Amino acid sequence: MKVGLTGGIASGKSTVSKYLKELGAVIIDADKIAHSLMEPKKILWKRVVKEFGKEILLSNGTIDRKKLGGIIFNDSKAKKRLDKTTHPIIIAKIEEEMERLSKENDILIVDVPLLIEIDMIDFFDEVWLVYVDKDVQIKRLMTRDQIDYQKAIAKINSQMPLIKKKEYADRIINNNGTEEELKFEVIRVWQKISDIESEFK
Ligand SMILES: CC(C)(COP(=O)(O)OP(=O)(O)OC[C@H]1O[C@@H](n2cnc3c(N)ncnc32)[C@H](O)[C@@H]1O)[C@@H](O)C(=O)NCCC(=O)NCCS
Ligand SMILES: Nc1ncnc2c1ncn2[C@@H]1O[C@H](COP(=O)(O)OP(=O)(O)OP(=O)(O)O)[C@@H](O)[C@H]1O
Repeated sequence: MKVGLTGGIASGKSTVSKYLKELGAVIIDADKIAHSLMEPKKILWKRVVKEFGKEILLSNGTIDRKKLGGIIFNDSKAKKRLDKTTHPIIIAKIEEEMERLSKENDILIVDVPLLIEIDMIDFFDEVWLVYVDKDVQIKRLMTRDQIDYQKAIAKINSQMPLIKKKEYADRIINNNGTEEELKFEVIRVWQKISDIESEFK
C-alpha cells in the first residue's frame, strides 16, 4: 500500500513520520530529497542558481535557504518560478524511490508537503492529511522556526489552505491536541492499515 502523507507547514508531518518510523514504517521524505538535490553542483542547485542568480548563495557555495525562502514566501511569481524549476525533478526522484522501495515493503509512507499542490494524489492508494487549526499552526511555526507572525502567515498562505486539503484526504490525522494524543492516533491508524494489508496478503 502506498500512502501519501501531507499537511501544511508545521502541521506535524515530520512528527507523524517519526512515530510511524518507531512503528517500523518505511518513509520517503520529499523535503529531504529536495534538500539533497539542492546541495552544491547537484541538479537542483544548478537550476536554482540559473533561475535566481549567485546572489542566493552563501560564501561556501550552498544555497542560502533563509534568503530563498524569504523571496518565495513573499512573492508568488518567484515561488512559481522556483516550483517550475524544482518540482518536476523532485517528483521524478520520489517516483524512483517509490519504485525501488515498494519492491521490498508492503506499506510505503511518502511525506510530501505539497502533495496536493503538485498533483501527486493519483500516485497513492491513500492520502493522509495531518490537520491543525490555523491558530495552532501559526503558533507552532513561530515557535519552531523562531519567526514572527507576519513571516509565519506568509509561509502558511503560500500553500493551499489546510481546510481545503481535507477534501482530498482519505484519512485525517487531527493534530490539535498534545504530542501524546497524536502518537496514539498514529498507532491507531498504523494498526488499521497493517490489518488491511495483512488481509490482502
Ligand atoms: C524555500 C526553501 C529554500 C526553504 O528552505 P527551509 O530550509 O527554510 O525549509 P524546508 O525546505 O525545510 O521546508 C519547510 C517547509 O516549507 C514548505 N515549503 C517548502 N517549499 C515550498 C514551496 N515551494 N511552496 C510552499 N511551501 C513550501 C513545506 O511545508 C516544507 O515542509 C525550501 O523549502 C525549498 O527549496 N523549497 C523548494 C522545494 C520544494 O518545493 N520542496 C517541497 C517539496 S513537496
Ligand atoms: N501535537 C503537538 N503539540 C505540540 N507541538 C507539536 C505537536 N505536533 C508537532 N509539534 C511541533 O510543531 C512543530 C511543527 O511540527 P513538524 O515539524 O512535525 O511539522 P511539519 O508538518 O513536518 O513541518 P514542515 O512542513 O515545516 O516540514 C515542531 O516544532 C513540532 O515539534
